[in-house]
Amino acid sequence: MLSLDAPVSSVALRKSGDYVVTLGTRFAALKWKDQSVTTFVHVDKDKPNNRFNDGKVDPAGRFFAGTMAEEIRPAVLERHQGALYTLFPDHSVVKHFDQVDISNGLDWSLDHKTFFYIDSLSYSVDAFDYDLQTGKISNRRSIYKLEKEESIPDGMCIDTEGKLWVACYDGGRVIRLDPETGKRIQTVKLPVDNTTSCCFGGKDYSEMYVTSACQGMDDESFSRQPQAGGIFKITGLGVKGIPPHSFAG
Ligand SMILES: O=C(O)[C@H](O)[C@@H](O)[C@H](O)[C@H](O)CO
Ligand SMILES: [Zn+2]
Repeated sequence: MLSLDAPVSSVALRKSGDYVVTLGTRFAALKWKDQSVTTFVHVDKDKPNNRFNDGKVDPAGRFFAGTMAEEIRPAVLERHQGALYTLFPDHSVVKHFDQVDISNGLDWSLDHKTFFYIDSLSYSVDAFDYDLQTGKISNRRSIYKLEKEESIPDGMCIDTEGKLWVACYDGGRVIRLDPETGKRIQTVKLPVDNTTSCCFGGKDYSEMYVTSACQGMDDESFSRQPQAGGIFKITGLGVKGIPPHSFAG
């Protein structure tokens, strides 16, 4: 076990072995064997109430992650405090944009020409044109607006058919979206309301893992949803995920 002085909001593999993490408002290298954490870069230095949230490595080995203000309670926070960043393999950092509420799920299309992104409180899944050569994003547009019962979009991943899976916080489900048509094509409900993220794993990435939260729940709702805070495995979906990319720095 390794105890750290700030919340770890995302973890990615590193080509050289070990991991890169977002920790508080820092991008850092984590060496499990040495039990060490080394900061690459500190972001949002003028915003002491901020922290990183979700992050993922792009197909060229760059680490994307976004920030948010610390929540007063789930989904309640000072708005527009977050930003989306990239940590490049040379350990430089670029801010893509700010004014983010809750920087959340992200992934890339299978042809690497589109970047998908969720700012949770926009209740939207957005797409950008993606330049894999430079890591630049442009031409933001919404590809799906969540329906009322789907509540808040949170974590996201892509499958081998190029369809997006989005965990719905307070919606108790993951939904599968077709980014081409902007339509929802599948809903899988879970026995907890606060589903937070999803990814594929297991044999050939044929199983889906879904995380959930129990933060902010009172005794009554916890007794109704005793599995809140657990991680679920969904089998038999009939669709697979893709292996994660490793940070190239
Ligand atoms: O996991 C996250 O993305 C955030 O850290 C959480 O705070 C919740 O998911 C959020 O409240 C729902 O939008
Ligand atoms: Zn999230």
